[in-house]
Order: sequence, then C-alpha cells, then structure tokens
Amino acid sequence: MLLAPSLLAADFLHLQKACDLLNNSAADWFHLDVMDGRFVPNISYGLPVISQLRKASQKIFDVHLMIEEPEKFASAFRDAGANNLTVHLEACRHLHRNVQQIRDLGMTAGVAINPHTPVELLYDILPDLHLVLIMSVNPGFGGQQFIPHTYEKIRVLKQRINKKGLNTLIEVDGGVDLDNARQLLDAGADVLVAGTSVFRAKDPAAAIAAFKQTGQK
Ligand SMILES: O=C(CO)[C@@H](O)[C@H](O)COP(=O)(O)O
Repeated sequence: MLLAPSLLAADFLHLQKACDLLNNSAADWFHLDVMDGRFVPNISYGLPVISQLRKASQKIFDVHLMIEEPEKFASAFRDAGANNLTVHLEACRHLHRNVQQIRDLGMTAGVAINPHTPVELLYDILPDLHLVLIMSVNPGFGGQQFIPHTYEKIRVLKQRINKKGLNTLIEVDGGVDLDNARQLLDAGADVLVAGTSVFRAKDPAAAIAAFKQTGQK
C-alpha cells in the first residue's frame, strides 16, 4: 500500500514543516491538489508553490489537477516537479490525447473520476494509465465525508484491471481515514490519499505510521 498525504490539509504558513514531516516518515508520495475555481468551486495553490516544494523533497509528487483545459498546463507542471499528473475525465474533451501528452512529457498519467462517474468509462484507456484516482468525495474541499459507494467502484475496477493483466494503480481520495483504510485496501485500493486524517491529527507522524501499519496487515 502506498500512502499519499494531501498537502491541502497542511498548515500553509509552515509548508517546510509539512515537507519535513513527510520526508522523515514512511509516507510514499506527496499528493498535491490544484484547483481552478472553474472545474471545482474552490481555488487552492498552483505552480509557484509546487516548484518551491520540489526543492524540499525527493519524494514522488502526485499532482491532482482539478482544472479545466489541463492540456494548457501539463508542461508547466512537469517543469514545476510533478512526477505523476492526474487529470479529471470530466474536464477533458479529448482524454486520450491529454493522457498521451502527459506521458510524452515524461510523467506518468492518472485519470480521476468524480463520485457520479462510472468506472466503466475508463476501460478503454486503462492500459495507458499509471493510476486511476477514484474520488470518494466531490472534489474541491478537504475534510468531507467519505461516500460508501466508493467500495463497489474499487471492486469493479480492480476486477477489470486484473482480468486484463494490467498494473494500473487504484488511488482513493476523500474522507480516507484509519477507520476505512483497511476496507479500502481489501476492496482493491493501492494508494490512499489522506489529508485531514494526517495533517489535522494530534500526532501526524503517528497517523502516517498507523496508516502504513494498516497496509501491512
Ligand atoms: O482532492 C481532494 C479534495 O478535492 C482531496 O485530496 C482532499 O484534499 C482530501 O482531503 P481529506 O478528505 O483527506 O481531508
């Protein structure tokens, strides 16, 4: 199991501290949420913040674009330090072209789907993807409640991935915590994104360790 803490829940006044926490922990990836105020009703942070964070960590930067027309910014996010770039199916008119662009730029590609989007819409593009990000809340905000229908979506997608002999990762994002982590992994999740449950925990380092321990059981 891979753990990707979401910096959206970190203290933005002390991002260096958040980087140190993740660098000195068993967290696998940095999950970086970019919002444009159009695709989602919120604006987070963008390129300048990510390129500064890049100087503070060697870990994988898993950038989740919640933006319209992501093709306009793919190369800029690569230059800012993204290793994996995930775009939303709902934001892409030419999803295959967008995924190819990301791969041609030397990054791995992910596609995210909102809670109302069926996983079946991804079947044709699965072989091109490093990961599928299943949103378990409606995108735009941290701290929301996990949507239980997600378990079934993970199970169905995992079955398809296995049937086709692919190694596409399933990432789950939104309301993930230590209470649902085991069930998500049992359903077939490979990567857990956790914002509030890590950065707003009393002891974030202990929360990361507990997630990783859950992954080993
Ligand atoms: O993409 C998003 C929200 O749109 C997520 O990455 C959240 O940042 C996860 O936060 P928590 O639900 O874990 O607080």
